[in-house]
Amino acid sequence: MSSTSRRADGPGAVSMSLDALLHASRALAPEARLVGPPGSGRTGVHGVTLDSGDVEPGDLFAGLPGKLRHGADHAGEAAAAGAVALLSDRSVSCLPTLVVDHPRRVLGFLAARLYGDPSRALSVYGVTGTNGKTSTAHLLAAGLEAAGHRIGLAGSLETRVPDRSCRPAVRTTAEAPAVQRLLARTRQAGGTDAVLEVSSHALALSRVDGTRFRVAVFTNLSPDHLDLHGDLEQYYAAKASLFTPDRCAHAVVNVGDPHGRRLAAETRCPLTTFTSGPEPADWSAADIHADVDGTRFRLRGAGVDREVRLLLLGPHQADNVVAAAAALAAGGADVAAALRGMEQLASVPGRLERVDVGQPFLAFVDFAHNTGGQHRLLPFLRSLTRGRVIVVLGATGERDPEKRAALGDTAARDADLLIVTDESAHSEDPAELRTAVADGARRSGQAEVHVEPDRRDAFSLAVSAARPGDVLVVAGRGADQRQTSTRGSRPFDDRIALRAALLQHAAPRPSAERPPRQAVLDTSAPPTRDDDDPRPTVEDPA
Ligand SMILES: CC(=O)N[C@H]1[C@@H](OP(=O)(O)OP(=O)(O)OC[C@H]2O[C@@H](n3ccc(=O)[nH]c3=O)[C@H](O)[C@@H]2O)O[C@H](CO)[C@@H](O)[C@@H]1O[C@H](C)C(=O)N[C@@H](C)C(=O)N[C@H](CCC(=O)O)C(=O)O
Ligand SMILES: Nc1ncnc2c1ncn2[C@@H]1O[C@H](COP(=O)(O)OP(=O)(O)OP(=O)(O)O)[C@@H](O)[C@H]1O
Repeated sequence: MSSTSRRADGPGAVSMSLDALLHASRALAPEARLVGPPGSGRTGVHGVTLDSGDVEPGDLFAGLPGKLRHGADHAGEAAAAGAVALLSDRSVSCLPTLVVDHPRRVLGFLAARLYGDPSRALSVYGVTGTNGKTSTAHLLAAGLEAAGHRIGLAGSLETRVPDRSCRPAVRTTAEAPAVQRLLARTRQAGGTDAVLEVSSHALALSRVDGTRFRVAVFTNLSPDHLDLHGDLEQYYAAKASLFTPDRCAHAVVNVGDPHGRRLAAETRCPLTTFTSGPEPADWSAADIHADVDGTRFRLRGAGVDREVRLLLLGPHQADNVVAAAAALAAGGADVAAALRGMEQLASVPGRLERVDVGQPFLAFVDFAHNTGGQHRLLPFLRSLTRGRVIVVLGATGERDPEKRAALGDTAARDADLLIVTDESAHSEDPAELRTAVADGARRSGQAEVHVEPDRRDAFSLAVSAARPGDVLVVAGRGADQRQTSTRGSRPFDDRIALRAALLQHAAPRPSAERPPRQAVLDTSAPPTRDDDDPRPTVEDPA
């Protein structure tokens, strides 16, 4: 491939003939056959993609059956863009085709071969679980870099290779060709390690097939993504599929989580356990103190017994640090140096990120978008105030209809005031999403519930309602950059919009002539706590 590659994550492929790819496919798919004119087997392949819009000359185009369409229907466009062959479950006349029954199951391995099996030349850390993947991955990255490693990183927030600027991620785990290209680029840039967030979608859709993990980490499991998996058992099975000896050399599992205990009992990989609870484990976090200035706890594990002081907020970050430390120990890294790097990590974007313009209450943006995340987030916020907990939330369209009411219900049980607003409804009717969340919230009968469709107005409403000493959180979107609905897609960063609302409605003003608040809710009641002391330090509430 040329150095003018359009792909932002660039070159790195080796050249293979179709015959060699056919041979490699048969190890996984004995039924594999090549359909095409005589001599097709000698065609040289230099790269692979599954998107006709991404084809570069010399590529193998994987035409996959999808939910909406069949990729093979785009083979003509792929050929016009320079694809030299098709991988699919059906043959086409315009390209020699490597025909297999389940092309996704072969794609990752072929991509790995085409990019030189990069995971075998790196220490690859994979992180899976419902919550904590991004935080743990960023802690691992900070730790590895502090210990002198050169790393690649791919997850929900960003993709990066050593010495190159970051790119925003498209999704948590990219499709297999992009995963292999990232690993190849990391290796090419002299990288030693890579950290990958591994979503359950990725496991169900074979996106990390062909990747050999030095260490795989399981954080926790709670209901999410059941639209894809069907039920919790299938969701667990997707996660557990990472922890097999053919995929990972070492499993690092949270035995403080019920599904983690099951996984620890079931995996056949060499195992390291961790917990922030009372269970016996190889690594543990104890005496967790979390407040608005940071999180400290006692970390104990192989050869380590020391206090950790994090800048990151929330007791759940202790779980993520102990996970990262256990993984680094399993991977042979210098844990002491890595911990110093983790302690310096100032924030993970959109994860309990504080927004402060001098207002007399605490305000945060967080990415809790399932009940598991809410169960860790909201008790912590409650611990920060003797005033009220105000939550702004919504539900994303085209995802998990069943979790919408549950999100409202859980938030209403732990909050005092809930403002339900729009997130990205995508093709769905935003009013139906709001109704589902608000109905769930009202069912619990606990918090005061308001519905404000416009997201900016919802922020203003929440800020206007906040009294000194309260805690306000905008939960569910974290650092997402866009809001998408049938009316289009607009840039929307919760952190910027919340700051604007705070500046408009709650920032201290130099003049005594502070304009009256545009209060839509009743803010006349006196604060329920001592304003001078809004943020007590508490024990881990989780
Ligand atoms: C459920 C899911 O993950 N679906 C993925 C799947 O879609 P699909 O099978 O329905 O594809 P399709 O649109 O019918 O198209 C079929 C094939 O034709 C190809 N095609 C299509 C059109 C065209 O012009 N040319 C072309 O080649 C497509 O690349 C695809 O290979 O294959 C597509 C091609 O790669 C993915 O883009 C798509 O991810 C969608 C966009 C998605 O949103 N996935 C999310 C839910 C996701 O993966 N999330 C996880 C977890 C997030 C979390 O933890 O919260 C993630 O890892 O990000
Ligand atoms: N270890 C943990 N246990 C429970 N909840 C957590 C944990 N870590 C983070 N959270 C909560 O989950 C939210 C998402 O965290 P993070 O982005 O690290 O997880 P994730 O698994 O990458 O999520 P996603 O897959 O949706 O990107 C956080 O904002 C926080 O509310």
